[in-house]
Amino acid sequence: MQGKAVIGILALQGAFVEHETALRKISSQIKVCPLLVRTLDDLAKCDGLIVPGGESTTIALLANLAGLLQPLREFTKTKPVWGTCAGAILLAEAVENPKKGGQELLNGMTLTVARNGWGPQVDSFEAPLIVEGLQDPHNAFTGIFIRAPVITAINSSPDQPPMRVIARLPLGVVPKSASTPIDNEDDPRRIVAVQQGNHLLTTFHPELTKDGRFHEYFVRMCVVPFLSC
Ligand SMILES: NC(=O)CC[C@H](N)C(=O)O
Repeated sequence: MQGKAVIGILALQGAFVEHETALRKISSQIKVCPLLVRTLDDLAKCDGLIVPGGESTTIALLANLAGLLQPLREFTKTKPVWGTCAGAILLAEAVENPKKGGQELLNGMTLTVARNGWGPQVDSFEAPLIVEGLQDPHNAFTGIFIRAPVITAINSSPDQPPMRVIARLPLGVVPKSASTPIDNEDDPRRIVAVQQGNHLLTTFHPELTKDGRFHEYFVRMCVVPFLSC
């Protein structure tokens, strides 16, 4: 890569335009070129890929129809991929409660999620998150959770890079909609942002804020793989 990073955004359904807008606002020494990905040719141009929030079953269905599902899995094996919300579900290796008919996954990170883990749309909430590795890390990042998945297990895998938890929900703001109370510091449901090798997962929507620090973080991952490991 010579001073230019092509960051793809899977543009089949969901909040892909918001990611594109956020990437366009990044000022860095590297020229960031966002690319909406709908075809194999688009995917082949990307140095990294964002899988946006939306509806995970619909995104998987449309990817399958576009002949992109298997190529996306291959891409995920070697390239940086960031999944937000529905995209986080797709990036996981297992879903506890798939929709009837099943859920295709990209199998990029060794963790298990539960869809809609904090309840329906009306239980959407915001939480101040301290995120390790962001610029100005003591300045909380506003996590916006909309029918967000919950991480229910981090699965060990000796042949995969270590799982690095970079943000947890503060205990005080765990939503009332949690199926059982979260009073244990180590409850995996508190984990809301995690990096494993060149994969990044956020169960919330950084693209819906004006704060570009997560997009900068991912661009850094694409430019210098494993920089922040
Ligand atoms: N905001 C979102 O991306 C919601 C994700 C949605 N609940 C799903 O299962 O795909």
